[in-house]
Amino acid sequence: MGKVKIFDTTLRDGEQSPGVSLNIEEKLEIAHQLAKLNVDVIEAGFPIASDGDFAAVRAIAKEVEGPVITGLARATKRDIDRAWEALKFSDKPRIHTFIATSDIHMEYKLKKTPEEVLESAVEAVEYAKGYVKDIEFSAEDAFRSDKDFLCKLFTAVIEAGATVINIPDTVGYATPQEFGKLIKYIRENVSNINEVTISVHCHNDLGMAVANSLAAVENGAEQVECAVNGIGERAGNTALEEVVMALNTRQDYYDELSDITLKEIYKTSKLVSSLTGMSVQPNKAIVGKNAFAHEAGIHQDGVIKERTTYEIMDAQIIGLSENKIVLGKHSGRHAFKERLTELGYKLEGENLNRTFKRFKELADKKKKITDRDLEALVEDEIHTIPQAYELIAIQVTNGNQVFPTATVRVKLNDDVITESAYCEGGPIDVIYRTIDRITGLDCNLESYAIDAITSGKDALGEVIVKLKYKDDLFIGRGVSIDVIEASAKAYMNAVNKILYENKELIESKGDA
Ligand SMILES: CC(=O)SCCNC(=O)CCNC(=O)[C@H](O)C(C)(C)COP(=O)(O)OP(=O)(O)OC[C@H]1O[C@@H](n2cnc3c(N)ncnc32)[C@H](O)[C@@H]1OP(=O)(O)O
Ligand SMILES: CC(C)C(=O)C(=O)O
Repeated sequence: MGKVKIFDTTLRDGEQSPGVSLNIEEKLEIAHQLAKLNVDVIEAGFPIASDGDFAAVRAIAKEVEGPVITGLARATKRDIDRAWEALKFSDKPRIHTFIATSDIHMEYKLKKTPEEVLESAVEAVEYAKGYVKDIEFSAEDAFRSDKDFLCKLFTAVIEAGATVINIPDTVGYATPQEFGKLIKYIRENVSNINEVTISVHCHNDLGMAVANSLAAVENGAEQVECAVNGIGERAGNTALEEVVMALNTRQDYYDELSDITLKEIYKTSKLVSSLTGMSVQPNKAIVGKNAFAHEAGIHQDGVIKERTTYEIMDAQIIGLSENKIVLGKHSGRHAFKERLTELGYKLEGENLNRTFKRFKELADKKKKITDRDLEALVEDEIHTIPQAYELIAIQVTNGNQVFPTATVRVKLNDDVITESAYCEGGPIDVIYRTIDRITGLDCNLESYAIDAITSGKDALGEVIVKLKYKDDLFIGRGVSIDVIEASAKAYMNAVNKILYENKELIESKGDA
């Protein structure tokens, strides 16, 4: 059985998804989870892109052990210097440098001849090699590049010291057969190819990123670049969970496996979705909420008689589990903690007490507490940044003949209690305007999304909002059985993130 290396680019290409912006703490949390998932490589960011990205790559390089840590750099000395400054703290650093090789990119974007591009690629690899042994070189838009130029360039960068050559389908144009053929062609026409790892990086513009990556594996690719939940630029990247589970479920066909710890897949997907604010579509393969659900009677009958009649994978393999202990309003802290541990969460002290209190409140309102309810509560708890404002109470009156009115009471810095009210707008709008009136922040609601996390009339609702403050987007998440409360919590969560990133705002409030 061969081994396919999993190169995770959730924190670099994944973060290039429009509207996604992760802060250092969030990136670190995802990176730690990726290490638990046992990916081979974490692409932690693009250090030259911003001071924040640089700091996140450096923090991950310092803290996260296990996987190789890499960061992206254009084929320039400045980018490579900056990447190395961040990566040098890792015990397994890799510099990932790239340049585009298709005629269209070389002519219009780079304004360079093929000879100049080849020279820049070789110089970049040689320069990066001065810092570290492990160098990945990517030929951006490789699929639309002239095959023979590509082979000539790969031969040259391998001679210059590249250890991994990456073949991207940058714009998601390839079909599986064609992409497989390209990998075979490169294997057969790059004389020194056996000295390096062959990697692929596919985009999903035509919905074929996973199929193309697997076709590449069939033709000799040894590393697949992917992102959790398939997030990334435009229609996204190859979905990590889909490639990994295809290899696992169809070992008989591929004869290749990854080293991924499968039972961490579901949890990683939830974490990424919650921190990026990008919901997973219900019918998404592997991690969508319908992926293991059966609605049709004939299917339900089949599954009850024998699970494998309609399930090709066991949900428990990816970390989705059945309730063994039924948790409800009569459950105690031990059973609660035990169940959380089984689900892979370690909550102690104050965090445990607060979550337990919320669990009891929920159990009073909801008959059956499912694992998904628990996950929602815990995620709400562990992803909270320091709360400058704490929501104490909200009251909204609404009806088809009255103006909605909201009253909101908050506590500032564990101390001052402020209350305000507002009338006019929709029932959610009035809450948000009331909160704005209290905080005095001039921010814009860019998007609002609501979803039921669990099923039934008493389902937990999850609200995700994106607030724009100055030029930055802040994602807030709130969970409650009451969607009005979930909406208020999500907004407050985003406001607290704004204050956390702009500490001077809160200091001036404290002084006042
Ligand atoms: C396919 C991919 O996913 S590649 C990664 C894409 N990711 C990103 O772009 C996210 C991060 N990017 C950024 O923050 C910014 O674009 C930066 C900091 C990298 C550069 O910003 P700016 O200096 O303002 O340049 P801008 O982005 O407008 O243009 C890119 C420049 O890099 C050049 N360039 C692009 N790719 C490369 C490369 N691989 N090697 C060398 N130069 C390159 C372009 O030709 C252009 O040069 P020009 O200014 O001489 O015309
Ligand atoms: C830089 C490379 C790997 C890339 O992201 C792409 O080509 O899509």
